[in-house]
Amino acid sequence: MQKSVKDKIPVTVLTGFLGSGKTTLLNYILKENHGMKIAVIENEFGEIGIDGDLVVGSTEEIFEMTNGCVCCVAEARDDLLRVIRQLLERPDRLDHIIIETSGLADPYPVAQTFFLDDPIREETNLDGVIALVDAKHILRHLDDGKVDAFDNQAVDQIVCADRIVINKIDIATEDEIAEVTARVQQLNETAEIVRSSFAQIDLGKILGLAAFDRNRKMAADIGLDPPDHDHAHHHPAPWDKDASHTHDASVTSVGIELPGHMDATAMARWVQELKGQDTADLFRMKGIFSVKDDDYCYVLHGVHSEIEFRPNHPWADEIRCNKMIFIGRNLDRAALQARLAECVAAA
Ligand SMILES: Nc1nc2c(ncn2[C@@H]2O[C@H](COP(=O)(O)OP(=O)(O)OP(=O)(O)O)[C@@H](O)[C@H]2O)c(=O)[nH]1
Repeated sequence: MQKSVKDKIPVTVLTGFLGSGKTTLLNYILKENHGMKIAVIENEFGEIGIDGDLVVGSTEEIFEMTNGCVCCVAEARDDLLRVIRQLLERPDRLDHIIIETSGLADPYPVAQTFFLDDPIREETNLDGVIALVDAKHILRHLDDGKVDAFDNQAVDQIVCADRIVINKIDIATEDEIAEVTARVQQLNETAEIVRSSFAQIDLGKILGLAAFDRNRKMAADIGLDPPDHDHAHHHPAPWDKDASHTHDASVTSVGIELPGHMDATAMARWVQELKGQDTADLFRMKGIFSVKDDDYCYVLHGVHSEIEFRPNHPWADEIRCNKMIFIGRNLDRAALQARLAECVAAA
């Protein structure tokens, strides 16, 4: 007998362009006292994984997938299925699964996973696709002239969402927020929009949505159910090789790992220097660092010229390290590596 929705584990797909606040939202959800047992699956774009280190209390409930983007690499999709099947086999039942997709991913193929595969289809229910939108930076990516208009992930992410969180309202003006809201509504007329600063949202607005209509549409899209009405956008199935999309090839990543400890003053100087440069092509930077004579693990976050370098949490049992990823266009690997190496403290 088929399970009813309430007996299935709800799954939330968290999407949003690079740096929009997905990990910030995850940390907020995981810190809230909701009493739920939540597993988080992270899928990152780039050569090295950082997000797992940036999520609070990285426990066994956080699964990092760094072998490619789930939305377009078949092996990564297999990996996702494997992780979810493992989660379903556990004796202690989960209350919720959250999948954070990479900031460059189309969330649609990820969401479709939940209709395709047994036992996943039997045991889980796609609760909703939540899109985070950076109120300060999203317009430049929606209007990115270098991206094929039909394959702009920033657009896809908004189109596909059941709920949209316009985040970072603390650094955007009312006019900017109004403009972003209007653009978002043009792209997606049905999703409810909520606003937030540092992704602090009533969790009832984003978990437990059970987006039934959308689920029926998606099932119809992949031939599991007769379509009952027309819908605006048809995506290719992720396993359809001829139809598979590629990411904007001009956006690349540079991952750097360095031994030793960093010099806090040198790092602060470099951050100031970066803020003064043209950061239009520097979409995202994130890193974790060991600073000389300091017990704290430092994080560096950059979204274009909004860049911060700060202590995040005390190093516990993990091995201290310095790793950093840059995502953008025209990245000069050698120059970035050399400049960062200058910030390593003398032994
Ligand atoms: N001012 C401000 N900064 C924010 C807000 N939300 C997140 N940030 C900062 O924006 C940066 C990126 O946030 P993340 O949560 O890592 O973004 P993300 O979407 O997970 O990024 P990717 O994993 O690269 O796609 C960090 O420096 C955050 O502290 C906000 O509402 N206001």
